[in-house]
Amino acid sequence: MKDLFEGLEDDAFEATSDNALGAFGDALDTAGMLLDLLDRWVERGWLRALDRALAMFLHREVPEAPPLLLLAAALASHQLGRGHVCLDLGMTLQAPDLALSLPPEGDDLSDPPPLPGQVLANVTLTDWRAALDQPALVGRGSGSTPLVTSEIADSTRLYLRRYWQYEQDIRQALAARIDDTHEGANADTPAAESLRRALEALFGTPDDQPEHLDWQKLACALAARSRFAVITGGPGTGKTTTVVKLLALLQALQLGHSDGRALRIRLAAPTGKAAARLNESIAGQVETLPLAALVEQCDLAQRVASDGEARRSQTKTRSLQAVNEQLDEGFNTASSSAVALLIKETIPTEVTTLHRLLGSRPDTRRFRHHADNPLALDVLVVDEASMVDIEMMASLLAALPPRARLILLGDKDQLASVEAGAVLGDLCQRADGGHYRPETAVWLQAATGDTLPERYIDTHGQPLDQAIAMLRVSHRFDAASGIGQLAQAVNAPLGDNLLPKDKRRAIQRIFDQGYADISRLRLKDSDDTALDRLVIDGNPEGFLDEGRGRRSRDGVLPPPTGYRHYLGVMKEQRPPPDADLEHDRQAFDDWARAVLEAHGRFQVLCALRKGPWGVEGLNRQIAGALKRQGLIDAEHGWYPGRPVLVTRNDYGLGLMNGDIGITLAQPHPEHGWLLRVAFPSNDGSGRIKWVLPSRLQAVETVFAMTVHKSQGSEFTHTALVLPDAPNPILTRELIYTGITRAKDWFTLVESGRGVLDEAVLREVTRVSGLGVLGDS
Ligand SMILES: Nc1ncnc2c1ncn2[C@@H]1O[C@H](COP(=O)(O)OP(=O)(O)OP(=O)(O)O)[C@@H](O)[C@H]1O
Repeated sequence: MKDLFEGLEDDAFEATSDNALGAFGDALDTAGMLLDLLDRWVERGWLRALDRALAMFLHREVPEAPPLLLLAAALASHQLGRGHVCLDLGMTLQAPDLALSLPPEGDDLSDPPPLPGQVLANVTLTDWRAALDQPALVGRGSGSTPLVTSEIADSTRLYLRRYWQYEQDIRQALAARIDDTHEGANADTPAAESLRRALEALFGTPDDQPEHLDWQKLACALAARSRFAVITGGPGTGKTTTVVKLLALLQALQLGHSDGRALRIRLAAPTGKAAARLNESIAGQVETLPLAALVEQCDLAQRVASDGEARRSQTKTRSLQAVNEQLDEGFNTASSSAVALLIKETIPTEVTTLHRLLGSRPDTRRFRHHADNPLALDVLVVDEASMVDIEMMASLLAALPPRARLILLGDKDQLASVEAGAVLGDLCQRADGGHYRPETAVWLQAATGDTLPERYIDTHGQPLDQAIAMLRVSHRFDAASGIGQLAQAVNAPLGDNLLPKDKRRAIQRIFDQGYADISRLRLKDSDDTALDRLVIDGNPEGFLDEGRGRRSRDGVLPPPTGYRHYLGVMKEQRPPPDADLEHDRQAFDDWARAVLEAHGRFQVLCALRKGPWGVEGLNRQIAGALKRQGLIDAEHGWYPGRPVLVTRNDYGLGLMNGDIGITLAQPHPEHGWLLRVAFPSNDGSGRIKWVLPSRLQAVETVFAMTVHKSQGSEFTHTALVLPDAPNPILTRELIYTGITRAKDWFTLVESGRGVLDEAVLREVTRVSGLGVLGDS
């Protein structure tokens, strides 16, 4: 039987029940009654039509398949839409109602159909396992059944085959990369001695900082040792700084080899916005690399000069060849600075999206690059890897040449992708504890001169643990930063050492301490105008002393703002009325850049889409408040100052899901004014793309955006608005992600009591088999 999910989307809505009775007193009696119940769930928005269509499809294929199997299949399919790659039957029996999308926002609860808890009340795990014993539909491994089960200690996981296959492919691809390192047999692993000298050049000698373990240096060493590495850490822990040094290190070691063709390095991120951010920071970091010291420590000038000719002939790609040609002089005279320049030039500062890297094609999930047409690269760095879903990760690994290195960067505690799978989170489940094997610790000592404390060493460490490095010190948020303290307190996992009441108190204490960069706004009711004041002016009075004692990354801490700021820039910096885009392009681009930059200074985030506290309600409320102030004229759909978010990749226009643009009015000889939307080009060039509103197929107003959509972005001042009642969507990860979008200022807006308290205690558990990867 083929991969059935492919065609289901199309006929999901046409699938009808073959039993029209509608009486589902005991929904598990017959397939017809079960399908009727699924219909009711779909009507309520508790289940997707697609999930119900899968159950129908299986029923048609094998009419005798028991209703319990059909129910399991529909629920497994439903989990995919909620980010889980499979259905854990044991967990579902413990809390059956969590398997549906409850509570639906804005649903009226009159005449509710039975919930999974009622339907499954008398079902045991043994019953459910027995119902899945249908070899035509459910397999236990490779084969062609549409469903696959995987047995774990005390439960069973049910997968749709395609997702089971993704997980298998990822496990195998990563294990193959990790195994070499684990056995110490990887030909790519540099000798500890050469590594040590290079690391000293990049980080200084160990004696420089005897009191601190330099996790960034350890991360470089671990990543240099393996063809697969993860560098995880919270905001500002130096992931970018570390990876830039790592790339210089790898390039230097490569150039020191006798066949030292320069490495072909590529940088990528899941969204255009994330790519643009990395673009911005990486270029600056490359400039600060201590390359002269690196070249000297590795004796590179000598070695590169001795076989410059051979190296040039082996250089494959055009751009590298151009670099080498430019450096003819350098090779011949063995100039250190020429070799340093070579290293610098071969670290790319251009970051692409994963879709572009893999070559996405319209109307198909398949990419241009795959196992038979692999990517032409030696090292791939993927930033914001927490946003990479299981399907994308499987595609990426398939397209990666076997000898290429893959380095994932990201914050393991952030929300996972909206799509199924939480690959980075799964891989990093044990990152806090280190779990480095004694032989890894010995190697690290030789390569870095640093001694790992006992608590990070584990004789039972898994191969995967050896490839993961966690950065533990934030260089952006120190002890004086409320944002850093709050993020840490929210992120702290519950356990024996942290009870729920202690966690709640710790968070309260942080607000009570009066940090200069965080504020809390408690709204009395939905008519409270404090929210309007916040979104217009940024609520400066809510903060102490405008950031006393703190400085931003750029040196000067700007005051917190609201949306008045960018709308003011839009009016004040507009080119004169007689300017036109064709002749004064530069002036218009400068204006758009200034408006976009000012817009990035403030952003309202929220958790939900619907309801007064969701994106839709808040967008309406904020637009209303700005209109009352005369800041916008929102009579029509499009108006100057309307900020929009792209919600679907548009390759024709070169716009990516997550890109933000601002609508601006340009003088026009015939119409007087013409609206165009200005988008940053996201390629590091600083160019502006001007797009007619009519050409934008999938955009929405973005005075408020969901925390999910904000991933990979940062805003100088971020306001997180919580709804007035608890909701399962609100989790520790969501609140943490919302807080860490703030660069300098953070405001928490609460419209109801106790919502934050409940949210920070709810942790996402995404079920998958990747966490034990490489366990031998
Ligand atoms: N070892 C260090 N010592 C001092 N400053 C550092 C160190 N490492 C990084 N920084 C500084 O801290 C800031 C954050 O670093 P970086 O951007 O590399 O972190 P990141 O983890 O990539 O951040 P993000 O959360 O944006 O992904 C930068 O200004 C950087 O220069």
